Amino acid sequence: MNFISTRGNAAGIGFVDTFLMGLAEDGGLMIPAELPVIDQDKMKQWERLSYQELTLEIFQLFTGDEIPREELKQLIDESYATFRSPVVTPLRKIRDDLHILELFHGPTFAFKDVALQFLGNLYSYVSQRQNKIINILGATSGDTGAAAIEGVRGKDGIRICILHPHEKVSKVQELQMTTVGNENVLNLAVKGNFDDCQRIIKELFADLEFKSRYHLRAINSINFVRILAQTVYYFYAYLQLVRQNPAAQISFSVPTGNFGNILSAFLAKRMGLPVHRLILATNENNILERFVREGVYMPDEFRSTHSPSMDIQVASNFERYLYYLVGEDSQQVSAMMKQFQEDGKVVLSAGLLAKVQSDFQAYGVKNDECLRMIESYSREADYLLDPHTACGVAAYESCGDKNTVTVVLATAHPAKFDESIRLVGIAQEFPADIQRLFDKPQHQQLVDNDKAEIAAQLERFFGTR
Ligand SMILES: N[C@@H](CCOP(=O)(O)O)C(=O)O
Repeated sequence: MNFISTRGNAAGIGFVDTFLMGLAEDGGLMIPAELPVIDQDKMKQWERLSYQELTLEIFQLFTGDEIPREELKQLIDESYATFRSPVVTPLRKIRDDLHILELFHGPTFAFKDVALQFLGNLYSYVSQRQNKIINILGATSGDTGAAAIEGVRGKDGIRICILHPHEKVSKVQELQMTTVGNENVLNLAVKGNFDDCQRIIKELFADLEFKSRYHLRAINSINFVRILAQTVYYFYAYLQLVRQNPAAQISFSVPTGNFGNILSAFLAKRMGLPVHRLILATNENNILERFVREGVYMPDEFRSTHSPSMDIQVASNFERYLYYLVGEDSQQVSAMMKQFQEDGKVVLSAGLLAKVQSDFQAYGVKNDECLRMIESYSREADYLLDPHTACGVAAYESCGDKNTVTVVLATAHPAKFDESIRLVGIAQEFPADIQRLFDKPQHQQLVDNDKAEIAAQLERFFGTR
């Protein structure tokens, strides 16, 4: 397996180098030169595998012999030993037509743990094997930051700096990131929004001299390994459901901000997973919904919503999808991304729009609708949705196929978003691991929305060795 850039100027790169590279050196995103295709016989053999065993099978298709199977197995086993559920990502049946895939049983109560527990261990493994310094730089709208920090805090040879938008994450998200006392962690609270944080780190990654001077590594979904780790739960959920009902047609409704989670589903489908429909659920920051509806990708005014992790306008992984949309033509991707940089938008032809609409259905959930969904599912189904999952359910209710089975991805535990849950008059009890955060001191530095100021902070933090 080798990897290339969506913009065509990096090719023949192995798995470990792709992992370390993060953003491709030509500004594009790394993807496999060719996706493996899994046939139905193989899928049948996978039906009874545990989550860990399935992860091993899928990863081996991409790592080849770069990581010996036994070592890969150990990394995977260690990563999922931290989960509170023995099956890692349990499915809850709400009705015959609706299941919830609970992805929040990891240490920070969000789906990001599924990939980031593994990435933390993989960074450690590579650092030891290659005697490499690992300095991680990431941006978060709330969940990635906590999970990334949890994946590497206290680990030798690794330091991590996370940028989050000041006062635009939930209280629990802020506490999860900022109450970590380990010296290898730096939290910068940026006076801006998530798009500002993401833009700044991408500019720093694109400055190749700065990137190599400070050995910068990526933890966000610009890193292909994040996407790969997230494909596993689509296979796992699908295989569990078809074991019970071999004739079932299965769709997924995916709360989407940075387009990483739903891109993993899209790639799983391209690898042969027989997904019926992919529903893209957004909040009032509905750039992706407008893209699917109108074929125009153009940021709009930023809005703070009840689902802050999805308060994103410019979605990182959009470029990876574009690559497949235009028939794996990197020149066309480069031209479209140039158009986006110059005109602030990408406009599709009618033919491409039809293709997008056959890949996805999309729905943007209004703030009040999100709360209504939380209230009605709590009352009628006795299930407490977090606001992001509520967007996934609302999207299913609005455009799903009720004669088939839809799996809504539960991307976070409701306790992470108590501010929103309280608005519908529900008082929840916090899990002990969340409750204890309120008694801890916080460590973070407030910085301006300014690349030079942030670069100076990084020089101080990463430059001391
Ligand atoms: N919603 C994310 C934003 C960053 O996305 P990523 O998938 O690229 O890490 C968050 O919670 O931080």
